[in-house]
Amino acid sequence: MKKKISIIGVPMDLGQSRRGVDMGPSAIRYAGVVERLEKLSYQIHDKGDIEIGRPGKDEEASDDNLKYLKAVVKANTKLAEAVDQVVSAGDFPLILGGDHSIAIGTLAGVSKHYQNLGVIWYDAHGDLNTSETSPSGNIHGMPLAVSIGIGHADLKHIGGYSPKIKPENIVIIGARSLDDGEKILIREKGIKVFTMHEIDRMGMAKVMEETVSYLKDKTDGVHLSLDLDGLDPSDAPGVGTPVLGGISYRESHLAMEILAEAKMITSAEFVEVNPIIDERNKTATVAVELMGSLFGERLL
Ligand SMILES: NC(=[NH2+])NCCC[C@H](N)C(=O)O
Ligand SMILES: [Mn+2]
Ligand SMILES: [Mn+2]
Repeated sequence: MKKKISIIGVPMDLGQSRRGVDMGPSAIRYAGVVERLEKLSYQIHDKGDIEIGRPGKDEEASDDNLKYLKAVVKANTKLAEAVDQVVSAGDFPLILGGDHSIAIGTLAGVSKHYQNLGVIWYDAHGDLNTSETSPSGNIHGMPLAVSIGIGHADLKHIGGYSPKIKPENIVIIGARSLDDGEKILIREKGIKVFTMHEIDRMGMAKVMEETVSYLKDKTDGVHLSLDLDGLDPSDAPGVGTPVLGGISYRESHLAMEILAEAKMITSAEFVEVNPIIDERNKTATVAVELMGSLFGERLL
């Protein structure tokens, strides 16, 4: 991994229905992300937050079952540019969310720098919905579909190109809540998924080893998109769409440590931290601890 990390906050919560994840970047900074990574002898450049602003009246409309479409497109367009600059400068982009719709902008900014970007989607959900399959109209349930070129044109063309990612370069880890349309897409596109069933059965070590060997030869960079709701709600209560039976705190550390050993991750984002429903900033603190492991922290 590179020795220089640029942090970008995305204080946006319009991709989902519960207010509060817009405060995620503050909570994660407050939990000490900069200090934690500096201790690991990285040079940290906190570039501050993308400006989001309040959504205008016209941006609230969700004609196409796409809530706040215009506002989400606007924010992600800015994010894509900022991330693009970070990668061009040779720094490691670390994005703090914000709801998971911001992965659209992150991937738009990162993927143009790679021939074959891999994506590890650590999440209770597939985020593979479209406006037709989404039960909620929330765009945070759609970013992975958008990134493989499926979804509303305004979302797909953020960054000026589509698709960003090949389905065979994706690994979803921790899935336990998939909508019918998402299941169809996973089968149709042959997306690799380790559900909680596989994690329980094989153990996290094996799941991560298989993930690493699956992506190693065919990718020239790998983005980690970590939705805190991938973890069990008892370890990460401050998320808007919690699902019981998730990945434990310890398994998550192990996963990050195996990724650190593999020296494979070239960009990362930590999303869906909602301080309003959190318990004394627990979820943001877990996020920072996992970043520690991802960037090479060890006890001895
Ligand atoms: N990034 C997330 N937390 N996504 C949750 C998505 C939930 C549900 N599948 C939906 O489309 O509304
Ligand atoms: Mn999720
Ligand atoms: Mn998600």
